[in-house]
Amino acid sequence: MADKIIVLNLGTTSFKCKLFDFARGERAIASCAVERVGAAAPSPWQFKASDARQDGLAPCRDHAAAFHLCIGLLQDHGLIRSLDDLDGAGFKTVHGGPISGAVPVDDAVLAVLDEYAAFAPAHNPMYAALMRQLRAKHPALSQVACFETAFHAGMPAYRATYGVPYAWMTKYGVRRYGFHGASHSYIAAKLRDLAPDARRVISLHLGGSSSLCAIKDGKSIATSMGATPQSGLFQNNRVGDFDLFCLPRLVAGEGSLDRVMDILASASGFLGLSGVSNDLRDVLQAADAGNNQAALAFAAFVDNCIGYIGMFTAYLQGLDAVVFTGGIGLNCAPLREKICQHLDYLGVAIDPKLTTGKISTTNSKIAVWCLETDEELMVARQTHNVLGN
Ligand SMILES: Nc1ncnc2c1ncn2[C@@H]1O[C@H](COP(=O)(O)OP(=O)(O)O)[C@@H](O)[C@H]1O
Ligand SMILES: CC(=O)OP(=O)(O)O
Ligand SMILES: [Mg+2]
Repeated sequence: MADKIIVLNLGTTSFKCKLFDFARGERAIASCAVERVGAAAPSPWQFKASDARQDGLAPCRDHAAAFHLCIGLLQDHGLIRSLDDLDGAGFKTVHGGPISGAVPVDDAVLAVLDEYAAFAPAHNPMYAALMRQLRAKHPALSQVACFETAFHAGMPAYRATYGVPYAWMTKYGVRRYGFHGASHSYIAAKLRDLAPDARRVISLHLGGSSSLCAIKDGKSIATSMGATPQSGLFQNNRVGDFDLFCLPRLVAGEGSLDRVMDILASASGFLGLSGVSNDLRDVLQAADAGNNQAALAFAAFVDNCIGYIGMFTAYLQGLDAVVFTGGIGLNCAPLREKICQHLDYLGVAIDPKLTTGKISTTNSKIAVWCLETDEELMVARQTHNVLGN
């Protein structure tokens, strides 16, 4: 039996890892989360196990440093001696082009991560680097890549296409894939337990990267991210939806296409618009202190969410429930309030005193939930299955 599994979730602003022992059930036996990875200041981290909880600050300029910090904490607490003690490592991988779902990591998977790095520059390279590093140091550790695009694979073909030459779909893989599948599928399943009558659901996974998903009867029928996770809503430092015909003028002004692409992929989103930070907490603090650019960034993000909710309500032909999750969705009450105030036209009303679970009032026509996601559990289950259990 391959029961001891570590799950590695390399988020654009965070690093999360959970340790599972399926012989003892599906509950993670330990978790470690590092925030603000890549920031100049030390990153806050939190470690939890059944009998321990510890918080701290550590320099984590990249995901490799965050990974070492978490492995060190698991060792300090006596939960692992080495990664060689484990049966498998599951990765919450992002863009596998034609490969989706959970597959053992082999040369073909590493090659596809490299091939699609241009589509997911903030994600694929760091996953491929960690997989290669673990392969070299722990060759006996089975690695499984869980590509999140699988959850959206059933969306109608007409919703997954762009108005481009048809041949580009097969030649270059240009179509809507959608991401955050681990989170949206967890929310879909959780809501089926909590509210089985809610057949038409919009899940807002808002965090370092953000996407919305329209879920009908537990399945994704639409999502805001497209061919790449730079699309849909704008992200912490990445562009979101954008008018491509600005490019020639931008290239002329900034000097090269590489430079423009780099700015769109790392100095845009909340960071570029606000001029303050890629972290919404800092943006809101600046807005409260009177920074107009920061206030505009927040208002634009809220407005984007409202627009997608309207579009997805049309796709779903009505709406039974809205779920907020992800670092922003779960923790940012002002954002939930602004969005829900606007949804008054649908009969949405939330109780501002409520911050977790069902946050709508009893007379709200649509239920609104604020739920913690568990992407690592979804990846752990898939990894456990792939490893032959
Ligand atoms: N109280 C809060 N208000 C606004 N944003 C918050 C709050 N707490 C956390 N966040 C945001 O959540 C983000 C992290 O969310 P997470 O889903 O873990 O992202 P990722 O997986 O992309 O790294 C951070 O960028 C931070 O800005
Ligand atoms: C697309 C995705 O998974 O983004 P993030 O890792 O930032 O949550
Ligand atoms: Mg994430």
